[in-house]
Amino acid sequence: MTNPNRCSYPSMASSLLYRSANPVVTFCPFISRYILSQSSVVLSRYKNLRFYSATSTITAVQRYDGRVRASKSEQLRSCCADTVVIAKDDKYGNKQIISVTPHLYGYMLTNVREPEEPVFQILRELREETANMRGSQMQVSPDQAQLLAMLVQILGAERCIELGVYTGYSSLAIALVLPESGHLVACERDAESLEIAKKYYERAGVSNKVDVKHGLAVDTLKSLILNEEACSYDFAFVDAEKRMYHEYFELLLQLVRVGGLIVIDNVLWHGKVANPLVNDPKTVSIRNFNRSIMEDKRVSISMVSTYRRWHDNMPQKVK
Ligand SMILES: C[S@@+](CC[C@H](N)C(=O)[O-])C[C@H]1O[C@@H](n2cnc3c(N)ncnc32)[C@H](O)[C@@H]1O
Repeated sequence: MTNPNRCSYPSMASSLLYRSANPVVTFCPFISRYILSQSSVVLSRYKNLRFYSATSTITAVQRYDGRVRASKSEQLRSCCADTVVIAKDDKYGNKQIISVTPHLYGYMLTNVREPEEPVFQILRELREETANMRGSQMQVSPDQAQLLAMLVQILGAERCIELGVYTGYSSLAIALVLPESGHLVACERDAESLEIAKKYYERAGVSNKVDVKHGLAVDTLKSLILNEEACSYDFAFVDAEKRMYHEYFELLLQLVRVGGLIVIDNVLWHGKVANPLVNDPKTVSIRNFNRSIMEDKRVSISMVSTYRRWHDNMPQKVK
């Protein structure tokens, strides 16, 4: 299983990503398969290319960051003949920041392919089945799932790990784009939600690619290492216990090959990390984790803001 060579030098994937990602395409109608919905910059000064993701909005950061000027005005923008998008513009120094309002987010969701492509309709069905379940707000949003799937494709990933499966939305999105030989280790401690996830892997015809691990994510990662699977994974998505991020990260650094990607969810934690008045254990833990990653010379990092409050706002927009 383990290929020691994979640990010793940067892979082609890392340099390709570096070259094409500086900055990454925001929206490019000419590249039909690979469209990034958020801009990001990937620095590749180091051997390991790691990707570092956030899911809160820039708006939240602005609110708490003293350096940001107050909101200037609400602007009404007509972006095409029959679509009106209201964007709330703010300034950060001389840079303009466009916050993602529900209207703008609704527009973004119209650019998610979940409803159109038959292979992805199963994702919509899963989302709809779990919409009223306890914890459904934890599910990644359709645009985030699309981004994850695309990163897996860009990387040419075959071996992936997900920590925090819930009912399987993000893992299903990943499994659907893995090749037939692909392998996704899906870690979740809650047996009940895992049953739903398994049902959908089955229905989508991807259960042969998904290795479900019921239990604590840390235990699974340690057992993979003991099983001599170090450096054999291409991609990891972390969406489990927030206070364990540092430990997950250290274990994943052993499991993911050089040039692989580790995507970590919720690093802005609803904007709380930027508010010095918020010091609950999860916020402090994520804040400390962000700081340590920033100083960690073993990895290249990029913090990306993606919007996720779609559950409350407009699920009907993606139907
Ligand atoms: C944010 S949800 C994951 C959402 C999922 N990625 C999706 O898109 O549907 C977090 C999940 O992590 C699980 N979890 C929390 N702590 C965990 C741990 N220590 N080990 C394994 N799973 C854990 C929770 O039970 C929950 O289902």
